[in-house]
Amino acid sequence: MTDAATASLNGVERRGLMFVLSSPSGAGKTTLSRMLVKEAASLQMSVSATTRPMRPGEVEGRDYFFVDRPKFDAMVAAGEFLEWANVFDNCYGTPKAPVEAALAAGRDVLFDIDWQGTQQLRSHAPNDVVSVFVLPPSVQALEHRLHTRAQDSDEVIHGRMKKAGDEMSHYDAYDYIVVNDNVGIAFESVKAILRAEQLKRERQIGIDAFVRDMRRELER
Ligand SMILES: Nc1nc2c(ncn2[C@@H]2O[C@H](COP(=O)(O)OP(=O)(O)O)[C@@H](O)[C@H]2O)c(=O)[nH]1
Ligand SMILES: Nc1ncnc2c1ncn2[C@@H]1O[C@H](COP(=O)(O)OP(=O)(O)O)[C@@H](O)[C@H]1O
Repeated sequence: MTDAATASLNGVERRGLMFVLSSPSGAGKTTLSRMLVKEAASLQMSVSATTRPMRPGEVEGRDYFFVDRPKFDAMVAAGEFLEWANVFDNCYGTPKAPVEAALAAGRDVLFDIDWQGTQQLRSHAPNDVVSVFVLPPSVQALEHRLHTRAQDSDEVIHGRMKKAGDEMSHYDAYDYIVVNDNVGIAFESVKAILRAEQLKRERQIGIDAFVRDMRRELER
């Protein structure tokens, strides 16, 4: 894939980054992603394609591109995905073109993808991926959230609870862990991670020139 291009932070050129949020279903990554996109102007959400049915309240092209299995398979065959995986017996994939366009325009991209997709992204662009794993504060809270979201049948919720332990076991492949108890505090934590990663010296590729120019001016 193309390298992340550059954006400017306080006038210093920097590389865009790929910010990944993963969690067991119901822990709150969609909630945190939406809050983040609203507030961080540099961040663009990657909208995945999926074969799973649309939930009440979801919007085509905002939450997902809802496609049938033959269409999904055709997209895989055409190399249209940056990564894709099978999750809960449905297929999910990240369309490549919008991500490359966003990075080329110097924007950061936010991904709500599972551990398999995170691993694939990391292998494509190890220096550009920052990954955050979101955990619920307890099993009871997770179950309660899945029920209060009221978008899945009891059977689907039961299936997701059964798989939550497996999903959680991948926490140790992530750079950061945020326990989403109070949503405001979790949001502040995710925002702080994004900001700190944007400010990493190696991502501020214009910093050498910035400092050099100031030193020259001081020497005059
Ligand atoms: N690998 C991969 N995983 C995805 C993608 N889009 C969504 N997922 C993951 O698929 C899982 C199920 O997502 P979804 O059906 O929306 O349920 P949710 O967990 O309640 O948000 C979640 O772990 C998502 O992070 C994608 O494009 N690629
Ligand atoms: N900190 C929190 N406290 C209470 N409820 C929350 C919290 N974070 C998210 N929720 C609620 O839990 C449900 C699941 O959250 P969602 O963001 O859809 O999870 P995920 O995308 O990880 O499956 C939603 O109804 C959401 O409003």
